[in-house]
Amino acid sequence: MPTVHVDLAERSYDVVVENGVLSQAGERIAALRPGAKAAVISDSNVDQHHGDALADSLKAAGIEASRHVIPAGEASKSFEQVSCLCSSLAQASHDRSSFVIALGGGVVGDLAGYVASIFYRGVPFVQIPTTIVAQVDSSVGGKTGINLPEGKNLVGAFHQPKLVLVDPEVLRTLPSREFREGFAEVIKHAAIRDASMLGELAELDPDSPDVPADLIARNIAIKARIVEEDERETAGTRALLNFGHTIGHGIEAAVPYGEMLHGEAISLGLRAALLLSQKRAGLSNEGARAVLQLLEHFRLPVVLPEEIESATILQRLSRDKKFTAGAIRFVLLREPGDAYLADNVTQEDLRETVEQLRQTP
Ligand SMILES: NC(=O)c1ccc[n+]([C@@H]2O[C@H](COP(=O)([O-])OP(=O)(O)OC[C@H]3O[C@@H](n4cnc5c(N)ncnc54)[C@H](O)[C@@H]3O)[C@@H](O)[C@H]2O)c1
Ligand SMILES: O=C(O)C(=O)C[C@@H](O)[C@H](O)[C@H](O)COP(=O)(O)O
Ligand SMILES: [Zn+2]
Repeated sequence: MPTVHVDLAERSYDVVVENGVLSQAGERIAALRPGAKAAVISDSNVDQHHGDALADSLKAAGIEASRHVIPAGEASKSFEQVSCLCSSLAQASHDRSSFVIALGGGVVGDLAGYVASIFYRGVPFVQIPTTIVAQVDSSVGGKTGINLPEGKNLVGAFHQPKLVLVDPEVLRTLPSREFREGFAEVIKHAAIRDASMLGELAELDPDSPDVPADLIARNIAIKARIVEEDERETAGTRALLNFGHTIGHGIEAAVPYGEMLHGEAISLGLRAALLLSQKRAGLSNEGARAVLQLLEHFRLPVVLPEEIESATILQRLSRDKKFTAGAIRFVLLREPGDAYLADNVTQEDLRETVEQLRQTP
């Protein structure tokens, strides 16, 4: 079964993709640092389904672990939860060699990763992602953080994990909506770097949780190669992973956090980015349709709900971290598989595109 290695000099790590690897977590973590303790951070849903399996594996490997459960949902990516978790870790008598283990979706991973980056000025961190979003995207690359009412992910840190354990079998307990939302990020990776994968994705059954481990690993590898090129998003390459996120994040933050799942907002953001790519990057109708049809195949939203106000979306997206000195930098597609960072998108384009999103394709 495949392992994706992320080569970042002294911050390098493996992403092990293997059915059943959750039950090997204890021995694999013990091998990283014998004798270290662990703090498992999970949410109220994931803890119920998979918390005991992880606890058993850690115990069998002799790892003394504490268990910390946050409320499920996007609203938990908050300063309040950071504060609760730091206190709870301190009360559990952890030291600087203790591992923080994130067992959950992207919310748990981003929050636990941020806590790991600041607790005792930084402790080692392991990701065990349990959603598609988390398996192919958020567990890899070291972006951690929380939201503000003003916008998504506005506070955070880069903190790479020491190990990522991806067990496709844990996806079986996901409800349908939470399972399908993750394909927005899978499609994003294929759209920016591997057009041939779009065809493979169209063959998947959106209602079958049996996603081939090999496909997950190859999708992760797309992200891993980009992160290796530009770990801290300073050279422009990593910004490509933000395809669909400028307007997508604007929409996600325009409603109360959690009302729209991240993948759902990104699906809308991807349609917006396709429209802008047709207008400003010469993307063909066929190219745009190939990506759009995949979003529809996974029953992801592609029409902006009437009740979400354009002004709020535009205000939230104005805090996009890709914008510098007031200039709009936007990820566009010349053709599927060929993304670039453009500087010819205008405020008026953004306004028009948000309105176009209200029409059915
Ligand atoms: N750091 C990054 O690079 C990065 C990349 C992509 C997304 N993200 C962030 O990730 C977050 C979204 O992550 P998400 O979509 O995984 O949402 P999530 O973590 O909220 O999970 C979605 C829902 O599924 C439940 N769940 C998770 N795994 C389950 C399982 N195996 N069985 C049953 N229920 C399960 C959760 O409790 C939650 O209710 C957003 O905050 C987004 O900004 C970060
Ligand atoms: O890893 C990255 O880089 C990404 O952009 C991945 C995105 O899917 C993810 O949603 C990320 O959290 C967005 O980061 P941000 O810096 O735009 O907040
Ligand atoms: Zn994302």
